Order: sequence, then structure tokens, then C-alpha cells
Amino acid sequence: MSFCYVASTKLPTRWGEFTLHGFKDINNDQEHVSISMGDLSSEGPVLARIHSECLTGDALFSLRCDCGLQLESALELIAQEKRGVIFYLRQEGRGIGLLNKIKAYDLQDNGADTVEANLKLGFDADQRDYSILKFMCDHFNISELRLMTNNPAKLKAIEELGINLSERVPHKIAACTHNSNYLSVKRDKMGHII
Ligand SMILES: Nc1nc2c(ncn2[C@@H]2O[C@H](COP(=O)(O)OP(=O)(O)OP(=O)(O)O)[C@@H](O)[C@H]2O)c(=O)[nH]1
Ligand SMILES: [Zn+2]
Repeated sequence: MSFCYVASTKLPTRWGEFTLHGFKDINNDQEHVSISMGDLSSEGPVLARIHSECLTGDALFSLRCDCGLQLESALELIAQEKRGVIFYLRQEGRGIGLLNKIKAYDLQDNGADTVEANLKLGFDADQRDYSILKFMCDHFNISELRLMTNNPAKLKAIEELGINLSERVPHKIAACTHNSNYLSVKRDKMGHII
């Protein structure tokens, strides 16, 4: 696996000014970003979120999932602490890509759940690869994370990568009529702590 850091710039937001950092996975030319605030290398665990790209939820206001609200909430909590980082990984649709996620949504419109839809399309339920996280943590000189997540697979991934975790911070968003089934399937079939 080989990764590189490319560039950083200011990212003013409605929660305050963050810094946006660009990284590249040289193996597949995939581009990823991190969004940070404060000194990540100073002592004490860093409040962090591993966010998987969700164009529909993050940018198009979709209520089919909780991604957009989770992203907003993470930015807000980091701004409150004036220190933290979002690792924004471009692994759309749990790693199957945007157009395949649209196909999966179409299957869900016809009765499949989120896991069944992935399997019907010939994918695993979750194809995400977190290996760039170790490179990003080392780049920022982060010694330990407080990770905002409900997903045990992310905890397992960072443990396997040798990244220190001091605490899991639950990251729940209120369910609505559009996402309640999606959230139940994450709890019942994918082991999410919700
Ligand atoms: N294949 C597929 N991907 C989806 C679907 N809904 C959301 N996603 C993707 O799922 C990813 C978000 O992962 P989730 O499993 O919802 O939650 P998580 O981020 O792993 O868990 P938390 O850290 O607790 O929020 C994003 O990449 C979304 O694009 C779906 O129905 N099918
Ligand atoms: Zn989403």
C-alpha cells in the first residue's frame, strides 16, 4: 500500500474555519481528504470521525440515510472543542461506488434491504478499505483517537491498523420515516450500536 499527502488549504464553514488536507492512494489513484481543526499533534486524544463518502446524503440532502446529519454533527462537535479531524474517505456506497449505490437503492425501492441489495448486485455487504487511515494519523502525528461512530467494523479496522483508540463516542442521529428501516438493518444485520 502506498499513499501520499498532496496539499492543504483553509476551509471556512458555518461552524468555523477548518483546514482541508488532500491525500492520494497511489495504488488506485483514489483521492481522499481530511478536515481538521486545532493542533492534532498536541497531547490528549483527538476527537475524530471516519466518514465514508455519501454524495446523496452529504451533498444532495437525501434522508434515506443518516450521513449528511452525521457529517454536520461531527463538524459542529469538533468546532465546539476547537480540535479534531474528519477523515473523509471516498468510499461511496460502502465501497461499491455511486452508480452501483443507485442500483442498490432501486433494488431497495422494490423490497430489498440495504444488505440484500449489495449481495444481489454481486458485492459484499460492506467493501470499505480503511488502510489509508494509518498514513493520515501518522501524517498528523496523532497519538490517540476518540472516535465518533456506532460501527464496530471501524473500531476493528483501526485496531488492526495499530491506531490507538481511547474512547468510542456514540454518533447517533434521530431516525425519520425515510431512514428508519435503513437504521434498523444497520443494527440488526451489521452490528451497529444503535
Ligand atoms: N451500498 C450502499 N451503501 C450505502 C447505502 N446507504 C448508505 N450507504 C453508504 O454507507 C456509507 C456510510 O456507512 P454506514 O454504514 O451508513 O455508517 P458508518 O459510517 O459505517 O457508521 P457510523 O460511523 O456509525 O456512522 C456511505 O459510504 C454511504 O454512501 C445503501 O443503501 N447501500
Ligand atoms: Zn448516506
